[in-house]
Amino acid sequence: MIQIRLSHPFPHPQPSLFPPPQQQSKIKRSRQLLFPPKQDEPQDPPQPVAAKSLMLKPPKDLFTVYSILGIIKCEKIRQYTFFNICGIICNECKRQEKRRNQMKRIDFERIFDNIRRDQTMVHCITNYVTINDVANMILAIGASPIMADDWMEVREITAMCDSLVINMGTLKQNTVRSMLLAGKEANQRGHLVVFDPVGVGASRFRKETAAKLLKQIHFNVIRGNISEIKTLYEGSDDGYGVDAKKDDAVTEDNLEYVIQMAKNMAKKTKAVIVITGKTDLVTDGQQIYLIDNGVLDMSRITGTGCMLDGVIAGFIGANPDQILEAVTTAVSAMGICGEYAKEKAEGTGTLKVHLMDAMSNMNAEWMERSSQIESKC
Ligand SMILES: Nc1ncnc2c1ncn2[C@@H]1O[C@H](COP(=O)(O)OP(=O)(O)OP(=O)(O)O)[C@@H](O)[C@H]1O
Ligand SMILES: Cc1ncsc1CCO
Repeated sequence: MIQIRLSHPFPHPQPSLFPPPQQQSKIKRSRQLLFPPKQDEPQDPPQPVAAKSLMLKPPKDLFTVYSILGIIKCEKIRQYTFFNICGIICNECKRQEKRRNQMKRIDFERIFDNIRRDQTMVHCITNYVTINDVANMILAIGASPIMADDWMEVREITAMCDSLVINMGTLKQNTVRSMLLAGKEANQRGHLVVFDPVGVGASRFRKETAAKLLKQIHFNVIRGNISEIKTLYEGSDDGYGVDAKKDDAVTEDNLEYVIQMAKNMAKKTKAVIVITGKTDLVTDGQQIYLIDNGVLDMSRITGTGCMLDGVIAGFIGANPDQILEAVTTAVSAMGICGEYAKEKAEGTGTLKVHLMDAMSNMNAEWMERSSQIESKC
């Protein structure tokens, strides 16, 4: 007799990366907070987080399952196993149906039409490491980039563009002045602004600049990896570079904390907060989207985050009336491009080329087919 054991679908809980609340408050007290909570400000209670969906693709034909189970000789065990599998498949079908329904709320068609109808112009004040890739990625979505960072001209450039990216990657004193001038000009004209606090935990200069920019400019979107967003929120000063620290990785155990952090930050800054990584998170403080597109290799080439800043700016510049949805679409699109590129690439060099190829062919139909977006309130 063959025994079939159905393994438990959910992984064992992992130890939390974040200390419990009492310890956290001790750590926070010793830090200078960029967004200190007001005494009387109600903090959102933690929301329950749904368990990660079981990665099981329901087979189209249950008869196939039954006939495979034919190898089990005992009728009772065969039936028992079959009904268990049916149960799992049903739950997965329900989950997939729910996901599809939730996704219907984002009108990908309209978002892509808007980008490709008008030539959206994006002004970037960005770093010299990835500037060329950012410009090409903006072209790939059908928008038009202009990279300009001298304070003598940034106000004029911003004035004629639909959106602006401020990326702190290779910060210089002169560009800080340009960032402030451009950001204020964009705010006055109602143009949309994306902020990427690259490596904000790496130096005092970066941290002070981020605080100054956040004080003087209203950003519509703030995007960073988990370490960058945590530094902005908690004011932590444990040095790290432009990549996320391994210890900060978002897991099922700390997801609730990260969601709360992002929501609080969105409310305080009135910006859509985007935290990228294995699972991307997008929130305006109320609605939250968790995006499961993308591949690990995207973090092995520099600038996928910077490229995403440009893509987000293009999407919101063309869709100012649906910023949250446009940002979510941009983030998911980037992940889908990564998945495609991973299939085609022979290494990290060609990964970048395929990433760009994919973005230039991205459309609503591909989004419908491949996006993994879960929405919560
Ligand atoms: N482990 C991962 N699995 C899947 N996708 C990932 C992973 N890490 C990063 N990504 C994807 O890579 C892109 C960039 O995210 P990341 O968090 O690496 O940005 P970043 O650190 O700001 O990048 P950079 O500074 O190099 O521009 C996003 O689209 C994200 O979804
Ligand atoms: C590697 C690097 N250093 C400063 S900016 C940058 C590109 C990724 O953010």
